[in-house]
Amino acid sequence: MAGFQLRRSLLYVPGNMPSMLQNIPIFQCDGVMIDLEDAVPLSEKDAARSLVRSFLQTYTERNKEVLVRINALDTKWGHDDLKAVLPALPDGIRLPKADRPEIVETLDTLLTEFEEELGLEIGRFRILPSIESAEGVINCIKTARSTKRLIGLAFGAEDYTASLEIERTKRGEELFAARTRVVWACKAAGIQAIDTIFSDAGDMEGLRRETELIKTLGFSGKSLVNPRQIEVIHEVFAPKQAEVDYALQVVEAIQRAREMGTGVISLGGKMVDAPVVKRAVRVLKTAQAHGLIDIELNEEVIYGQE
Ligand SMILES: CC(=O)SCCNC(=O)CCNC(=O)[C@H](O)C(C)(C)COP(=O)(O)OP(=O)(O)OC[C@H]1O[C@@H](n2cnc3c(N)ncnc32)[C@H](O)[C@@H]1OP(=O)(O)O
Ligand SMILES: O=C([O-])CC(=O)C(=O)O
Ligand SMILES: [Mg+2]
Repeated sequence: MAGFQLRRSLLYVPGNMPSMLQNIPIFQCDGVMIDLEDAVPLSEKDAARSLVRSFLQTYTERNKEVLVRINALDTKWGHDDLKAVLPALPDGIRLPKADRPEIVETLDTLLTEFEEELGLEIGRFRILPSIESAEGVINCIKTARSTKRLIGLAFGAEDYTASLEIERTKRGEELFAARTRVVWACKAAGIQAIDTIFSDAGDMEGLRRETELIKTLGFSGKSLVNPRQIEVIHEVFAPKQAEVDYALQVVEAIQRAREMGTGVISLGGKMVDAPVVKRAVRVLKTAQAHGLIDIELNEEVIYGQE
């Protein structure tokens, strides 16, 4: 069964903080995003760039996905950020303020040039653009299809609410429409949707509620600001035993239905048909990616394809 890469937890680590960078290998998150943008004061932009490059050069036993958030390409730091960090081989670039698809296309072209220069496979460096303004949300459907390098789209609610001239609340009503549009853009393009940070690193219940909400909406994971947030995120994204058991029953039931020559069957009084089966397969793949089950699932048989 084809798997997929878990991206539940992508932790920002400020690029100007050696004590934080050095702990990257021991964090249990799925990925890190070493930040050269808003976590780094203007006076430290140059020093942080060198520090991040040196750190990446020593972090050779990579045990998680490593992205670097560069400064936007229309700032005076963006190009220098790329030049400094790409030879140290991050997996990809988190591109802030991706308001228009052309911004991502420009980065795509630059990455190709760097790959040619460094003798790397074209497409090696991935991109995770941040949708964090009204303009970004309006254009995200095209942005999600702007290059094959995309891991997904990330939503950035701090800058988004600033662009809307509103306050961000913990209930998040003000984010609902934008989050939904980002998820649509990603699902239609076959890429992952990554939700924004929850900035109150002391409020674990608030973090749990927000993570449950965004999981329901279709996000694959969240950006994080603090390592203490990782465990809660992973708990919320882990499929529950009851969900896995039900998914296994659905897959068995549909196979019985096919043997009987029908595409619909009742399971405990509830209808099981093709969309129910698709969702069950998704639960089983997720459980597999979490190491909760180890089974062979033949999707051709499950979906009844010839
Ligand atoms: C809107 C945006 O752009 S968000 C992205 C940019 N922002 C960031 O990257 C912020 C990163 N996070 C942080 O700076 C901090 O976690 C804060 C400010 C959110 C909270 O600060 P604190 O409450 O002081 O953190 P806390 O007390 O939990 O720190 C505990 C330990 O974890 C470390 N730590 C905290 N956050 C991080 C992190 N993101 N990465 C690595 N280590 C971290 C601290 O250095 C500290 O280590 P120590 O015990 O060895 O001294
Ligand atoms: O990626 C994030 O969630 C953090 C960020 O830059 C924003 O919210 O503006
Ligand atoms: Mg931002």
